[in-house]
Amino acid sequence: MKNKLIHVEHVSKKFRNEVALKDITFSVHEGEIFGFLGPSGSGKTTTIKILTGQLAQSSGQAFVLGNPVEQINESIYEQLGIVTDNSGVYERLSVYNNLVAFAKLLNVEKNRIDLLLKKVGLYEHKHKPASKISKGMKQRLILTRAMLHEPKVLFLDEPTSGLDPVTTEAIHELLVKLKREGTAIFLTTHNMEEATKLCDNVALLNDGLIVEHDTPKNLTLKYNQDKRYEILLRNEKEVILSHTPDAIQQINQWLINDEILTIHSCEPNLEKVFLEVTGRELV
Ligand SMILES: Nc1ncnc2c1ncn2[C@@H]1O[C@H](COP(=O)(O)OP(=O)(O)OP(=O)(O)O)[C@@H](O)[C@H]1O
Repeated sequence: MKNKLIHVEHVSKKFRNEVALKDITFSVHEGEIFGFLGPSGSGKTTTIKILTGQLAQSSGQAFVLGNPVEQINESIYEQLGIVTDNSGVYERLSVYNNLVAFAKLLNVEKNRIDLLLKKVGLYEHKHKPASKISKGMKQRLILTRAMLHEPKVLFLDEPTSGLDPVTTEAIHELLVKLKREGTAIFLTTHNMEEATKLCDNVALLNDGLIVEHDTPKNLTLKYNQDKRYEILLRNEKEVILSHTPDAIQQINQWLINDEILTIHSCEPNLEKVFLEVTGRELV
């Protein structure tokens, strides 16, 4: 059984007039990418803040690397990587020196810096001051810094929002590599395609409540009530058929006659699942 690197049990968080998290429970194991999905204001950042010791929960218990979050200290921080909106960089230092400063603190070999810079497409910008790089580049720099020391647990708040598809793909590759090496990755995203592709498990969060929690595949199958098939025939006709005895007979006949060019089942994507569970869009 893999180790639970994050464990959250019945955690609630109340701000003065508002309940931001309502009795949430989940775990993230080593080598797992866990997606925490919810619309704006649903409690994603609050959860990351609690798990990184920046905010105290009102009730319940949470553990990171086996330690209660109330006891997170420097030695635990060294095993975490955190990317959030307020992760800053040294504006006056170059991209490269930002990473050197961090590498020194955490005893990381310098040659890993160039390797990662190449991966995230920042290598040719390494001598630019951080104050002069674009927002997307800064985001990549922050992400690189969070991955530099191969943390055991990585918290990523919307890591690829606003990035181009090529960089997004490069970052996904890096995340999968870290996962294979055993890192537990806690990822918040609005991007359902990203979640489906990367996450082993996802929790859907609505108004501070986890309304679903499973693998992306199980969720899309669970909400695939009206089974349908999208078929392209040799005569270039496209048809969508529901899963009825008549339709199955028809499909069989087409298969026997070799009349089908393509056939796809039409499960809902995570976005549709979210809409069905909560009645609201994931924006
Ligand atoms: N410091 C605070 N004081 C009072 N209310 C807060 C505070 N921080 C968050 N909240 C409230 O808690 C709820 C959850 O906020 P949170 O930032 O966790 O949402 P989120 O899911 O991360 O949203 P987004 O996707 O927009 O970043 C919101 O209603 C927010 O207004």
